[in-house]
Amino acid sequence: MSLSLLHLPSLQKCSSPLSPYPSLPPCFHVPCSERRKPRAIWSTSISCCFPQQLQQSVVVVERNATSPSVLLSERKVVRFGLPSKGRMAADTLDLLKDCQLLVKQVNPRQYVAEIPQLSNLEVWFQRPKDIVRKLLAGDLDLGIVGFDTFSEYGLGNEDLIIVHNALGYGDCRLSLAIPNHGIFESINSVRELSQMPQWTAKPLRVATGFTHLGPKFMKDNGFLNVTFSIADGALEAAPAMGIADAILDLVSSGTTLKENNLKEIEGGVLLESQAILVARKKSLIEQKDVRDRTKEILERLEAHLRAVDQFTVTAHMRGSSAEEVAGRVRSQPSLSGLEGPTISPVFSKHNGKVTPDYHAIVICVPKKALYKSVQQLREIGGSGVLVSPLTYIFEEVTPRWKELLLKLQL
Ligand SMILES: Nc1ncnc2c1ncn2[C@@H]1O[C@H](COP(=O)(O)OP(=O)(O)OP(=O)(O)O)[C@@H](O)[C@H]1O
Ligand SMILES: O=P(O)(O)OC[C@H]1O[C@H](OP(=O)(O)OP(=O)(O)O)[C@H](O)[C@@H]1O
Ligand SMILES: [Mg+2]
Repeated sequence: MSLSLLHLPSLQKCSSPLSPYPSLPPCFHVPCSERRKPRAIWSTSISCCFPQQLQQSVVVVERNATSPSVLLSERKVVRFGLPSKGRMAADTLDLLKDCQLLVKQVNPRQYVAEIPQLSNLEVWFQRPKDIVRKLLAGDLDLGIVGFDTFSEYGLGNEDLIIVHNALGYGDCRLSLAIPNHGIFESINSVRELSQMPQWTAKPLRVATGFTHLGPKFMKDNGFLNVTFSIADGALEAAPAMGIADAILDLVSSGTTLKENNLKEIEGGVLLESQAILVARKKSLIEQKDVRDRTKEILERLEAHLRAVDQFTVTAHMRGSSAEEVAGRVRSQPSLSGLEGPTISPVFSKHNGKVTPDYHAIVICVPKKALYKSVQQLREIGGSGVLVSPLTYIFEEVTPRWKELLLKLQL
Protein backbone atom coordinates (compact mmCIF):
# COMPACT_ATOMS: atom_id res chain seq x y z
CA MET A 1 0.00 0.00 0.00
CA SER A 2 1.57 3.29 -0.97
CA LEU A 3 1.16 6.65 0.66
CA SER A 4 1.38 9.89 -1.22
CA LEU A 5 1.19 13.48 -0.18
CA LEU A 6 -1.34 15.62 -1.91
CA HIS A 7 -1.86 19.35 -1.49
CA LEU A 8 -5.44 20.36 -0.89
CA PRO A 9 -7.11 23.70 -0.49
CA SER A 10 -9.27 22.98 2.54
CA LEU A 11 -10.34 20.19 4.84
CA GLN A 12 -13.52 19.33 6.66
CA LYS A 13 -13.66 17.13 9.70
CA CYS A 14 -15.84 14.11 9.07
CA SER A 15 -17.68 11.69 11.25
CA SER A 16 -15.95 8.59 9.88
CA PRO A 17 -14.05 6.17 12.16
CA LEU A 18 -10.68 6.86 13.66
CA SER A 19 -7.62 7.06 11.47
CA PRO A 20 -6.00 3.70 10.69
CA TYR A 21 -2.66 5.33 11.48
CA PRO A 22 -2.37 5.42 15.25
CA SER A 23 -0.17 8.49 15.34
CA LEU A 24 -2.59 10.47 13.25
CA PRO A 25 -5.84 12.15 14.29
CA PRO A 26 -9.38 11.25 13.17
CA CYS A 27 -10.20 11.41 9.47
CA PHE A 28 -10.95 14.50 7.55
CA HIS A 29 -13.17 14.33 4.59
CA VAL A 30 -12.39 16.35 1.50
CA PRO A 31 -15.29 17.11 -0.79
CA CYS A 32 -14.57 15.79 -4.28
CA SER A 33 -15.08 19.19 -5.83
CA GLU A 34 -12.29 20.61 -3.69
CA ARG A 35 -9.68 17.99 -4.46
CA ARG A 36 -7.02 19.40 -6.66
CA LYS A 37 -6.79 16.83 -9.40
CA PRO A 38 -3.43 15.18 -9.74
CA ARG A 39 -1.99 14.46 -13.17
CA ALA A 40 -4.31 11.56 -13.90
CA ILE A 41 -7.67 10.15 -12.98
CA TRP A 42 -7.33 7.71 -10.10
CA SER A 43 -9.54 6.44 -7.39
CA THR A 44 -8.30 7.37 -3.97
CA SER A 45 -9.56 6.85 -0.50
CA ILE A 46 -8.51 9.69 1.71
CA SER A 47 -7.81 8.09 5.04
CA CYS A 48 -6.63 10.75 7.39
CA CYS A 49 -4.70 13.95 7.61
CA PHE A 50 -2.27 15.86 9.75
CA PRO A 51 -3.71 18.39 12.21
CA GLN A 52 -4.77 21.52 10.42
CA GLN A 53 -2.73 23.76 12.65
CA LEU A 54 0.42 21.78 11.81
CA GLN A 55 0.11 21.18 8.12
CA GLN A 56 -2.96 22.75 6.80
CA SER A 57 -2.66 21.80 3.19
CA VAL A 58 -1.37 18.25 3.36
CA VAL A 59 -3.33 15.01 3.62
CA VAL A 60 -2.20 11.44 3.53
CA VAL A 61 -3.71 9.54 0.66
CA GLU A 62 -3.91 5.80 0.55
CA ARG A 63 -3.76 4.85 -3.08
CA ASN A 64 -5.64 1.91 -4.48
CA ALA A 65 -2.85 -0.49 -5.52
CA THR A 66 -4.38 -1.04 -8.93
CA SER A 67 -4.68 2.64 -9.84
CA PRO A 68 -1.49 4.10 -11.25
CA SER A 69 -0.70 7.67 -10.22
CA VAL A 70 0.09 8.52 -13.80
CA LEU A 71 -1.98 6.39 -16.13
CA LEU A 72 0.10 4.10 -18.32
CA SER A 73 -1.41 5.56 -21.43
CA GLU A 74 -0.04 8.96 -20.33
CA ARG A 75 3.37 7.73 -19.26
CA LYS A 76 5.39 6.75 -22.29
CA VAL A 77 8.75 6.22 -20.63
CA VAL A 78 9.54 2.73 -19.35
CA ARG A 79 10.36 2.64 -15.63
CA PHE A 80 12.79 0.08 -14.22
CA GLY A 81 13.07 -0.20 -10.41
CA LEU A 82 16.41 -1.21 -8.88
CA PRO A 83 17.26 -1.69 -5.18
CA SER A 84 18.46 1.63 -3.78
CA LYS A 85 20.28 0.19 -0.78
CA GLY A 86 21.00 -2.98 1.09
CA ARG A 87 22.75 -6.11 -0.04
CA MET A 88 20.93 -6.34 -3.38
CA ALA A 89 21.94 -2.87 -4.58
CA ALA A 90 25.59 -3.33 -5.52
CA ASP A 91 25.16 -6.86 -6.92
CA THR A 92 22.32 -5.67 -9.17
CA LEU A 93 24.42 -2.87 -10.62
CA ASP A 94 27.35 -5.26 -11.07
CA LEU A 95 25.23 -7.78 -12.96
CA LEU A 96 23.81 -5.11 -15.26
CA LYS A 97 27.31 -3.75 -15.85
CA ASP A 98 28.51 -7.24 -16.77
CA CYS A 99 25.70 -7.28 -19.34
CA GLN A 100 27.02 -3.95 -20.71
CA LEU A 101 24.01 -2.18 -19.22
CA LEU A 102 25.82 0.47 -17.22
CA VAL A 103 23.51 2.43 -14.95
CA LYS A 104 24.49 6.10 -15.08
CA GLN A 105 23.70 7.75 -11.77
CA VAL A 106 24.92 11.29 -11.26
CA ASN A 107 25.37 10.83 -7.51
CA PRO A 108 24.37 8.10 -5.02
CA ARG A 109 21.64 10.22 -3.43
CA GLN A 110 19.89 10.77 -6.74
CA TYR A 111 17.13 8.22 -7.18
CA VAL A 112 16.68 8.45 -10.94
CA ALA A 113 19.25 7.26 -13.46
CA GLU A 114 19.55 6.05 -17.02
CA ILE A 115 21.06 3.20 -18.96
CA PRO A 116 22.41 4.81 -22.14
CA GLN A 117 22.07 1.55 -24.11
CA LEU A 118 18.32 1.43 -23.40
CA SER A 119 16.40 4.32 -24.89
CA ASN A 120 13.16 5.62 -23.36
CA LEU A 121 13.89 3.92 -20.04
CA GLU A 122 14.30 5.46 -16.61
CA VAL A 123 15.91 3.65 -13.71
CA TRP A 124 14.37 4.45 -10.34
CA PHE A 125 16.22 3.42 -7.19
CA GLN A 126 13.83 2.20 -4.52
CA ARG A 127 13.88 -0.13 -1.53
CA PRO A 128 13.03 -3.66 -2.73
CA LYS A 129 9.64 -3.77 -1.00
CA ASP A 130 8.73 -0.43 -2.58
CA ILE A 131 9.70 -1.75 -6.01
CA VAL A 132 7.06 -4.47 -5.63
CA ARG A 133 4.49 -2.01 -4.29
CA LYS A 134 5.14 0.40 -7.14
CA LEU A 135 4.90 -2.38 -9.72
CA LEU A 136 1.50 -3.23 -8.27
CA ALA A 137 0.48 0.40 -8.34
CA GLY A 138 1.61 0.82 -11.95
CA ASP A 139 4.30 3.36 -11.09
CA LEU A 140 7.05 0.99 -12.30
CA ASP A 141 7.01 -1.45 -15.21
CA LEU A 142 10.02 -3.61 -14.42
CA GLY A 143 12.07 -4.33 -11.34
CA ILE A 144 14.76 -6.46 -9.77
CA VAL A 145 14.06 -7.77 -6.25
CA GLY A 146 14.55 -10.90 -4.17
CA PHE A 147 11.98 -13.67 -4.66
CA ASP A 148 11.20 -13.37 -0.93
CA THR A 149 10.24 -9.69 -1.31
CA PHE A 150 8.23 -10.46 -4.43
CA SER A 151 6.31 -13.19 -2.57
CA GLU A 152 5.74 -11.17 0.58
CA TYR A 153 4.72 -7.85 -0.96
CA GLY A 154 3.33 -9.11 -4.28
CA LEU A 155 0.64 -10.97 -2.31
CA GLY A 156 0.18 -13.45 -5.18
CA ASN A 157 -1.21 -10.66 -7.38
CA GLU A 158 -1.54 -11.96 -10.93
CA ASP A 159 -0.61 -8.63 -12.44
CA LEU A 160 3.03 -9.28 -11.58
CA ILE A 161 4.97 -11.69 -13.74
CA ILE A 162 8.42 -13.16 -13.21
CA VAL A 163 10.53 -12.55 -16.32
CA HIS A 164 13.78 -14.14 -15.03
CA ASN A 165 13.58 -16.34 -11.96
CA ALA A 166 17.28 -16.90 -11.22
CA LEU A 167 19.65 -13.97 -11.55
CA GLY A 168 22.26 -15.84 -9.55
CA TYR A 169 22.76 -13.63 -6.47
CA GLY A 170 20.98 -12.75 -3.24
CA ASP A 171 20.64 -16.44 -2.41
CA CYS A 172 18.90 -17.05 0.88
CA ARG A 173 15.94 -18.91 2.33
CA LEU A 174 13.03 -17.85 4.49
CA SER A 175 13.09 -20.21 7.40
CA LEU A 176 11.53 -20.86 10.80
CA ALA A 177 14.10 -21.08 13.60
CA ILE A 178 13.90 -21.89 17.31
CA PRO A 179 16.38 -21.85 20.22
CA ASN A 180 18.75 -24.82 20.29
CA HIS A 181 18.43 -25.20 24.07
CA GLY A 182 15.88 -25.34 26.89
CA ILE A 183 12.44 -26.72 26.01
CA PHE A 184 13.41 -26.75 22.31
CA GLU A 185 16.56 -28.85 22.70
CA SER A 186 14.96 -32.06 21.40
CA ILE A 187 12.67 -30.38 18.87
CA ASN A 188 13.96 -30.88 15.34
CA SER A 189 10.98 -30.50 13.03
CA VAL A 190 8.00 -28.24 12.43
CA ARG A 191 5.76 -31.17 13.28
CA GLU A 192 7.40 -31.71 16.66
CA LEU A 193 7.17 -27.99 17.35
CA SER A 194 3.47 -27.87 16.50
CA GLN A 195 2.81 -30.82 18.80
CA MET A 196 4.49 -29.36 21.90
CA PRO A 197 1.94 -29.31 24.75
CA GLN A 198 3.00 -25.77 25.71
CA TRP A 199 0.97 -24.21 22.84
CA THR A 200 -2.36 -25.29 24.25
CA ALA A 201 -2.10 -23.12 27.34
CA LYS A 202 -0.32 -20.19 25.65
CA PRO A 203 0.41 -19.19 22.08
CA LEU A 204 3.66 -19.83 20.22
CA ARG A 205 5.14 -16.37 19.77
CA VAL A 206 6.83 -15.81 16.42
CA ALA A 207 8.91 -12.75 15.54
CA THR A 208 8.96 -11.92 11.84
CA GLY A 209 8.95 -9.18 9.26
CA PHE A 210 7.02 -11.44 6.87
CA THR A 211 3.47 -10.64 7.93
CA HIS A 212 1.85 -12.13 4.84
CA LEU A 213 3.87 -15.33 4.34
CA GLY A 214 4.46 -16.01 8.05
CA PRO A 215 0.87 -16.46 9.26
CA LYS A 216 -0.01 -18.43 6.13
CA PHE A 217 2.87 -20.85 6.71
CA MET A 218 2.03 -21.36 10.37
CA LYS A 219 -1.62 -22.00 9.56
CA ASP A 220 -0.73 -24.44 6.75
CA ASN A 221 1.47 -26.32 9.21
CA GLY A 222 -1.22 -26.84 11.78
CA PHE A 223 -0.28 -24.18 14.33
CA LEU A 224 -3.58 -23.11 15.84
CA ASN A 225 -2.35 -20.94 18.68
CA VAL A 226 0.22 -18.44 17.36
CA THR A 227 0.90 -14.74 17.87
CA PHE A 228 3.28 -12.64 15.82
CA SER A 229 5.52 -9.80 16.83
CA ILE A 230 6.67 -7.65 13.98
CA ALA A 231 10.20 -6.31 13.58
CA ASP A 232 12.27 -5.25 10.59
CA GLY A 233 15.73 -6.39 11.60
CA ALA A 234 17.91 -8.20 14.12
CA LEU A 235 15.09 -10.67 14.69
CA GLU A 236 17.52 -13.25 15.98
CA ALA A 237 17.63 -11.32 19.25
CA ALA A 238 13.91 -11.79 19.96
CA PRO A 239 14.02 -15.24 21.67
CA ALA A 240 16.92 -14.27 23.96
CA MET A 241 15.10 -11.03 24.83
CA GLY A 242 12.06 -13.08 25.82
CA ILE A 243 9.93 -11.46 23.12
CA ALA A 244 9.39 -14.59 21.00
CA ASP A 245 9.69 -18.37 21.05
CA ALA A 246 10.60 -18.68 17.36
CA ILE A 247 11.64 -16.43 14.48
CA LEU A 248 10.78 -16.49 10.83
CA ASP A 249 13.53 -14.75 8.89
CA LEU A 250 15.99 -14.97 6.04
CA VAL A 251 18.96 -17.28 6.41
CA SER A 252 21.96 -17.44 4.14
CA SER A 253 25.16 -18.76 5.74
CA GLY A 254 23.37 -19.58 9.01
CA THR A 255 25.97 -17.64 11.01
CA THR A 256 23.49 -15.19 12.56
CA LEU A 257 21.30 -18.05 13.77
CA LYS A 258 24.29 -19.91 15.20
CA GLU A 259 25.69 -16.84 16.93
CA ASN A 260 22.31 -16.33 18.61
CA ASN A 261 21.85 -19.96 19.71
CA LEU A 262 19.08 -20.68 17.24
CA LYS A 263 18.56 -23.59 14.85
CA GLU A 264 16.54 -24.33 11.73
CA ILE A 265 14.22 -27.32 11.81
CA GLU A 266 13.00 -29.89 9.31
CA GLY A 267 10.10 -28.63 7.23
CA GLY A 268 10.77 -25.05 8.32
CA VAL A 269 11.88 -23.54 5.00
CA LEU A 270 9.08 -21.38 3.58
CA LEU A 271 10.88 -20.50 0.39
CA GLU A 272 14.25 -20.39 -1.35
CA SER A 273 15.09 -16.98 -2.71
CA GLN A 274 17.44 -15.25 -5.11
CA ALA A 275 17.25 -12.07 -7.20
CA ILE A 276 14.61 -12.08 -9.93
CA LEU A 277 13.43 -9.78 -12.73
CA VAL A 278 9.75 -8.92 -12.39
CA ALA A 279 7.41 -7.03 -14.69
CA ARG A 280 3.96 -5.58 -14.51
CA LYS A 281 1.84 -7.69 -16.83
CA LYS A 282 -0.39 -4.83 -17.96
CA SER A 283 2.60 -2.72 -18.97
CA LEU A 284 3.98 -5.62 -21.02
CA ILE A 285 0.68 -6.18 -22.77
CA GLU A 286 -0.19 -2.55 -23.39
CA GLN A 287 3.16 -0.97 -24.20
CA LYS A 288 5.45 -2.06 -27.00
CA ASP A 289 8.37 -0.13 -25.51
CA VAL A 290 8.02 -2.06 -22.23
CA ARG A 291 8.10 -5.33 -24.21
CA ASP A 292 11.10 -4.24 -26.29
CA ARG A 293 13.16 -3.05 -23.31
CA THR A 294 12.20 -6.17 -21.31
CA LYS A 295 13.23 -8.40 -24.19
CA GLU A 296 16.62 -6.72 -24.52
CA ILE A 297 17.30 -6.82 -20.77
CA LEU A 298 16.18 -10.45 -20.58
CA GLU A 299 18.18 -11.56 -23.62
CA ARG A 300 21.32 -9.95 -22.25
CA LEU A 301 20.75 -11.45 -18.79
CA GLU A 302 20.07 -14.94 -20.11
CA ALA A 303 23.00 -14.90 -22.51
CA HIS A 304 25.32 -13.52 -19.84
CA LEU A 305 24.24 -15.94 -17.12
CA ARG A 306 24.66 -18.82 -19.56
CA ALA A 307 28.18 -17.60 -20.33
CA VAL A 308 29.32 -16.66 -16.88
CA ASP A 309 30.34 -20.18 -15.82
CA GLN A 310 32.23 -20.92 -19.04
CA PHE A 311 35.61 -20.16 -20.60
CA THR A 312 36.46 -20.16 -24.29
CA VAL A 313 39.49 -22.35 -24.88
CA THR A 314 41.45 -22.29 -28.13
CA ALA A 315 44.37 -24.56 -28.92
CA HIS A 316 46.47 -25.74 -31.84
CA MET A 317 46.66 -29.41 -32.67
CA ARG A 318 48.54 -31.42 -35.28
CA GLY A 319 46.37 -33.55 -37.54
CA SER A 320 45.87 -34.71 -41.10
CA SER A 321 42.31 -33.42 -41.36
CA ALA A 322 39.63 -31.56 -39.40
CA GLU A 323 37.70 -34.86 -39.01
CA GLU A 324 40.71 -36.65 -37.55
CA VAL A 325 41.34 -33.81 -35.04
CA ALA A 326 37.60 -33.70 -34.18
CA GLY A 327 37.67 -37.45 -33.47
CA ARG A 328 40.54 -36.99 -31.02
CA VAL A 329 38.90 -34.03 -29.30
CA ARG A 330 35.56 -35.78 -28.97
CA SER A 331 37.21 -38.83 -27.41
CA GLN A 332 37.88 -36.70 -24.30
CA PRO A 333 34.89 -36.26 -21.95
CA SER A 334 35.82 -32.73 -20.82
CA LEU A 335 36.26 -31.36 -24.34
CA SER A 336 32.88 -31.84 -25.92
CA GLY A 337 32.06 -28.09 -25.76
CA LEU A 338 28.57 -26.68 -26.08
CA GLU A 339 27.89 -28.16 -29.51
CA GLY A 340 31.10 -30.02 -30.30
CA PRO A 341 34.42 -28.35 -31.20
CA THR A 342 34.84 -25.69 -33.89
CA ILE A 343 37.88 -26.72 -35.92
CA SER A 344 39.62 -24.70 -38.60
CA PRO A 345 42.83 -25.38 -40.50
CA VAL A 346 45.95 -23.30 -39.76
CA PHE A 347 47.92 -22.91 -42.97
CA SER A 348 51.68 -22.89 -42.64
CA LYS A 349 54.36 -22.72 -45.34
CA HIS A 350 57.08 -25.43 -45.59
CA ASN A 351 59.58 -25.53 -48.46
CA GLY A 352 57.41 -23.10 -50.42
CA LYS A 353 54.35 -25.28 -49.95
CA VAL A 354 51.30 -24.10 -47.96
CA THR A 355 49.73 -26.96 -45.97
CA PRO A 356 47.26 -27.24 -43.08
CA ASP A 357 49.58 -29.13 -40.68
CA TYR A 358 47.82 -27.70 -37.65
CA HIS A 359 44.22 -27.18 -36.77
CA ALA A 360 42.88 -24.58 -34.39
CA ILE A 361 40.16 -25.81 -32.09
CA VAL A 362 37.73 -23.63 -30.17
CA ILE A 363 35.60 -25.01 -27.34
CA CYS A 364 33.63 -23.68 -24.38
CA VAL A 365 34.40 -25.40 -21.09
CA PRO A 366 32.80 -24.99 -17.66
CA LYS A 367 35.05 -22.89 -15.43
CA LYS A 368 35.25 -25.61 -12.82
CA ALA A 369 36.45 -28.15 -15.41
CA LEU A 370 39.11 -25.85 -16.90
CA TYR A 371 42.24 -27.53 -15.60
CA LYS A 372 41.00 -31.00 -16.46
CA SER A 373 40.16 -29.80 -19.98
CA VAL A 374 43.63 -28.31 -20.47
CA GLN A 375 45.20 -31.58 -19.29
CA GLN A 376 43.07 -33.57 -21.72
CA LEU A 377 43.91 -31.18 -24.57
CA ARG A 378 47.60 -31.67 -23.91
CA GLU A 379 47.18 -35.46 -23.79
CA ILE A 380 45.82 -35.46 -27.32
CA GLY A 381 48.52 -33.14 -28.66
CA GLY A 382 47.11 -29.69 -27.96
CA SER A 383 49.52 -26.76 -27.69
CA GLY A 384 49.33 -22.98 -27.38
CA VAL A 385 46.22 -23.20 -25.23
CA LEU A 386 44.50 -19.81 -24.83
CA VAL A 387 41.78 -19.27 -22.23
CA SER A 388 39.43 -16.28 -22.27
CA PRO A 389 36.29 -15.32 -20.36
CA LEU A 390 32.94 -15.25 -22.11
CA THR A 391 30.46 -12.38 -21.87
CA TYR A 392 27.46 -13.81 -23.67
CA ILE A 393 26.20 -17.04 -25.20
CA PHE A 394 23.17 -16.06 -27.27
CA GLU A 395 21.01 -18.97 -28.37
CA GLU A 396 18.81 -18.90 -31.44
CA VAL A 397 15.85 -18.08 -29.22
CA THR A 398 15.66 -16.87 -25.62
CA PRO A 399 13.70 -19.59 -23.79
CA ARG A 400 12.38 -17.30 -21.06
CA TRP A 401 11.15 -14.76 -23.62
CA LYS A 402 9.27 -17.48 -25.47
CA GLU A 403 7.71 -18.61 -22.19
CA LEU A 404 6.74 -15.05 -21.30
CA LEU A 405 4.99 -14.45 -24.63
CA LEU A 406 3.09 -17.70 -24.14
CA LYS A 407 2.00 -16.66 -20.65
CA LEU A 408 0.91 -13.24 -21.94
CA GLN A 409 -0.84 -14.89 -24.90
CA LEU A 410 1.00 -12.57 -27.28
N1 LIG B 1 21.74 -12.92 4.55
C1 LIG B 1 21.38 -12.77 3.29
N2 LIG B 1 22.09 -13.35 2.34
C2 LIG B 1 21.75 -13.19 1.05
N3 LIG B 1 20.71 -12.46 0.63
C3 LIG B 1 19.98 -11.88 1.55
C4 LIG B 1 20.28 -11.99 2.91
N4 LIG B 1 19.41 -11.29 3.59
C5 LIG B 1 18.62 -10.74 2.67
N5 LIG B 1 18.94 -11.11 1.44
C6 LIG B 1 18.29 -10.72 0.18
O1 LIG B 1 18.50 -9.35 -0.02
C7 LIG B 1 17.25 -8.66 0.01
C8 LIG B 1 17.44 -7.32 0.66
O2 LIG B 1 17.88 -7.50 1.97
P1 LIG B 1 18.45 -6.28 2.81
O3 LIG B 1 19.01 -6.81 4.05
O4 LIG B 1 19.31 -5.46 1.96
O5 LIG B 1 17.17 -5.42 3.06
P2 LIG B 1 16.04 -5.63 4.13
O6 LIG B 1 16.59 -6.31 5.34
O7 LIG B 1 14.87 -6.28 3.46
O8 LIG B 1 15.60 -4.17 4.41
P3 LIG B 1 16.27 -3.18 5.42
O9 LIG B 1 16.81 -2.11 4.54
O10 LIG B 1 15.11 -2.75 6.22
O11 LIG B 1 17.32 -3.92 6.19
C9 LIG B 1 16.30 -9.60 0.73
O12 LIG B 1 14.98 -9.35 0.38
C10 LIG B 1 16.80 -10.94 0.24
O13 LIG B 1 16.30 -11.22 -1.04
O1 LIG C 1 22.51 -16.53 7.55
P1 LIG C 1 23.33 -15.28 7.56
O2 LIG C 1 24.35 -15.28 6.47
O3 LIG C 1 23.92 -15.00 8.90
O4 LIG C 1 22.34 -14.07 7.19
C1 LIG C 1 21.10 -13.93 7.82
C2 LIG C 1 20.88 -12.54 8.26
O5 LIG C 1 20.95 -11.65 7.12
C3 LIG C 1 19.80 -10.82 7.15
O6 LIG C 1 19.98 -9.74 8.00
P2 LIG C 1 20.70 -8.38 7.56
O7 LIG C 1 22.17 -8.58 7.57
O8 LIG C 1 20.09 -7.93 6.29
O9 LIG C 1 20.34 -7.42 8.72
P3 LIG C 1 18.88 -6.91 9.17
O10 LIG C 1 18.39 -7.92 10.17
O11 LIG C 1 19.11 -5.60 9.75
O12 LIG C 1 18.00 -6.86 7.94
C4 LIG C 1 18.72 -11.70 7.75
O13 LIG C 1 17.64 -10.93 8.24
C5 LIG C 1 19.46 -12.44 8.84
O14 LIG C 1 19.48 -11.71 10.02
MG1 LIG D 1 18.27 -7.14 5.95
